[in-house]
Amino acid sequence: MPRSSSGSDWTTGKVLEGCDYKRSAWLLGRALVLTDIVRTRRQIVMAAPFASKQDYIDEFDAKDYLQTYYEPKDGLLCGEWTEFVIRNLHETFTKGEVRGHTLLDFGSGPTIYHLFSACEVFDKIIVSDFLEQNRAELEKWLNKDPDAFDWTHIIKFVCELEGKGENCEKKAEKLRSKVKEVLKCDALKRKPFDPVVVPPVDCLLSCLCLEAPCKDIKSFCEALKNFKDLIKPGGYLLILSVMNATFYNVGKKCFASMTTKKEELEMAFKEAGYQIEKTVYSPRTDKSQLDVADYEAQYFILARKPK
Ligand SMILES: C[S@@+](CC[C@H](N)C(=O)[O-])C[C@H]1O[C@@H](n2cnc3c(N)ncnc32)[C@H](O)[C@@H]1O
Repeated sequence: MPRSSSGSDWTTGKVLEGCDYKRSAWLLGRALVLTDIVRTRRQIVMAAPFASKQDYIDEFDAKDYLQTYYEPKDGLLCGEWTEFVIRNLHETFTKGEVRGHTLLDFGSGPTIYHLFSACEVFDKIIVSDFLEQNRAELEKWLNKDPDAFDWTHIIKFVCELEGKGENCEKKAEKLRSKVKEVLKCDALKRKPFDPVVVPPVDCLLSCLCLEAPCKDIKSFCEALKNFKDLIKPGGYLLILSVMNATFYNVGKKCFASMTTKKEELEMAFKEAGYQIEKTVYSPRTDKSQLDVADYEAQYFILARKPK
């Protein structure tokens, strides 16, 4: 006699029927194996030295990064993370006072997904990254190189959110026309753009960057202090990133990530001399690729440099 349906799938809450039990058991088994893999990897990463600048230069592959994290179908950050960033920035730039002449994006990597709302309210955008291979990817997108990453899925999402019926090509052109410089930056330097002098900007934005070079909260706080000379008095600092991460993979390379908690993050902003204007924290609900990157939550912090 077939088993009657009762009970629910712990992953979805759906009522189970017949062979759904097999699938549920398989999912449970897979989750347990994944938890073990993640636990082991966390232990290895935490015992290993933090990734150095040279590790980044030698082993961070821009194409692997884009494919692993931003491919429309299965990119790990494509979905929950990109929505979190785009929605929060859309709200910040459309409803708030955060606007002005120049926005400086610090540690852009090979990406521009977070700049489509900003290009509506700033005249000039500067993008930057520590790595030449990432800056080369940025240049490709700006120059419409056929080998550039295709961000259409992101642009569509932003245009729908803005609801003005703008088409993707026009939106992409708008951002291209606002990006005036692609600079090299180093978060661990007292003057992160040295020898280039960047006049203080209205807003400094940084997504998923500082947890890569900063090995602990002390170093993170130092980087925030160094940003202060880059921001006008009364200007804004916007940091969006992930919490409680220990690693993220790029291709076969596993990079360590600074592990942070909400309380110490906010303390670091205050200690660096900023006023916190708004915070948003959101837990990671999509746990499908924990073995690729193990962060547990996302954060958005809008702070202001005192006048
Ligand atoms: C996880 S990626 C984030 C890239 C991108 N902002 C994003 O949102 O996907 C980390 C970035 O930190 C950059 N990075 C590594 N060391 C750095 C340093 N010393 N100063 C500034 N950026 C650094 C890497 O080049 C890389 O682009």
